[in-house]
Amino acid sequence: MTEPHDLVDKVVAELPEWLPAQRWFGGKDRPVTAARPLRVSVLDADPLLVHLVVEVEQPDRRAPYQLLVSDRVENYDATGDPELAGRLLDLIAEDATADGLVFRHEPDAEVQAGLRGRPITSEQSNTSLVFGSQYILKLFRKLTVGENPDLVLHRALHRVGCEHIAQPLGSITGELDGRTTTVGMLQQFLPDAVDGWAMATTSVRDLMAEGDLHADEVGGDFAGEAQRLGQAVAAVHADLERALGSEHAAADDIDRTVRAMVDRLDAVVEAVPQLRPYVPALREAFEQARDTPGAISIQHIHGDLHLGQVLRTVHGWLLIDFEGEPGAPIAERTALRSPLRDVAGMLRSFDYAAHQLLVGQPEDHQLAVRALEWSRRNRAAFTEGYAEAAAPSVGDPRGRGHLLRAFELDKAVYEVAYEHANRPEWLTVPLSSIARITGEGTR
Ligand SMILES: Nc1ncnc2c1ncn2[C@@H]1O[C@H](COP(=O)(O)OP(=O)(O)O)[C@@H](O)[C@H]1O
Ligand SMILES: O=P(O)(O)O[C@H]1O[C@H](CO)[C@@H](O[C@H]2O[C@H](CO)[C@@H](O)[C@H](O)[C@H]2O)[C@H](O)[C@H]1O
Repeated sequence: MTEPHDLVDKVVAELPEWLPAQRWFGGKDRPVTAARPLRVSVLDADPLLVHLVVEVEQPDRRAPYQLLVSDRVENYDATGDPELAGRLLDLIAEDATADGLVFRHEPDAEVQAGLRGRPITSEQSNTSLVFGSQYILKLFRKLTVGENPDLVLHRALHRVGCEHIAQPLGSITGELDGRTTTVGMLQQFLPDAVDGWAMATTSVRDLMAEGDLHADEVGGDFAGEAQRLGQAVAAVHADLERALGSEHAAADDIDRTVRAMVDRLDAVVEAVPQLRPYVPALREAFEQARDTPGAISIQHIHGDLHLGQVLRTVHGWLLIDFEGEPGAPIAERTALRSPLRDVAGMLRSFDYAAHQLLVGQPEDHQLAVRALEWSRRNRAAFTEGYAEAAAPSVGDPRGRGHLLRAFELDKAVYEVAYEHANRPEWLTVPLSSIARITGEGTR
């Protein structure tokens, strides 16, 4: 029988090669230079199941990552083994504490044990395991010391009866740097859900397949859904405000926001020189955010809202994954911010959905026109829906043009960094949007 420390040694030795091959690994832009265990919890002895937090070192950064490993799995990653994954659910159902790792169900939830877990296969930053048709357990791969905002915001929204989230059902926590740290979140699984990205890109494909018809004439028109999605996002913002409050941004908050956008731009342009021609126009757009009339309300927001973070169920749209941008520092992700950032994130996503089908394709003017048409129609419908349901503190986004534009461009700069690190072939999507929005390229 393998001893836990022998398994840990073997796993850690393989990490520099193994980690960069994992979709969820957020540091693919640099080599892994070292890895060392920070905490080890033996969850089961036979078969051996070990929960491991490792510190991953890369040039100029280090971060804790979570692994679930077993000697009975070939590459040691136990998240792919249905029975071993099922142990995590059992431990949550039992409210167990195992070798320092604390498994709890939410006080108002009952969790059924004895189900096998299977990982979902979509592209993502974490690993999510689905149990039967009831539960989904997200294991946060890159750990944030302290409570994860995904869990904190889900709990707050559930408390005020928000209709647009999946119910939080449980958590897994452990000590890291002396603080209780969320490593997993169990939620209600919606088996009938389709994500917004799949629906939107299907609609774009329908439009592109039609030679003559316009976006409002083809069967797969998405504008009605986009409008309802706008209403759902506004309702979640109103619920977050109700649960956790809001403030008026002070002059130095706005200063800080502009400075942060400029700093991010400076950092990203270092890594991605293709962004350089747009720097003056981007800086100007960020500075113009100061010209927004009236008070700007700030509150807890989603922070990384896009079409892949919304699920269409038979009961309407749900928002998932309130973790914020995986690459951003935790202080920024948990800060009070303008809800218009989420609106901007979704507007970017409509642009992505419209243009991603053109990636790697030969130039086709007709298809490019179609993509723009789809994007404009659905962005307008989403904004309309948002305005219909917006809380008075936020109001109609269309009255906040400078701020919204700055947030959209800031998000596109983030996407440039994200695509550069994760999907270089997609880099043209945010770059061409920046060219279009700033007027520094073809429209
Ligand atoms: N409650 C849920 N019901 C059904 N599917 C879900 C649920 N939560 C997440 N998913 C699916 O899992 C995917 C990844 O979830 P997400 O929270 O976005 O993880 P990540 O942080 O890794 O991006 C989503 O795109 C969605 O397809
Ligand atoms: O879902 P995550 O929290 O892991 O978010 C990261 O990955 C997203 C891609 O999966 C990325 O989103 C970008 O690509 C989407 C299409 O795949 C598009 O809908 C988004 O608008 C675009 O930002 C997201 O930025 C990143 O944080």
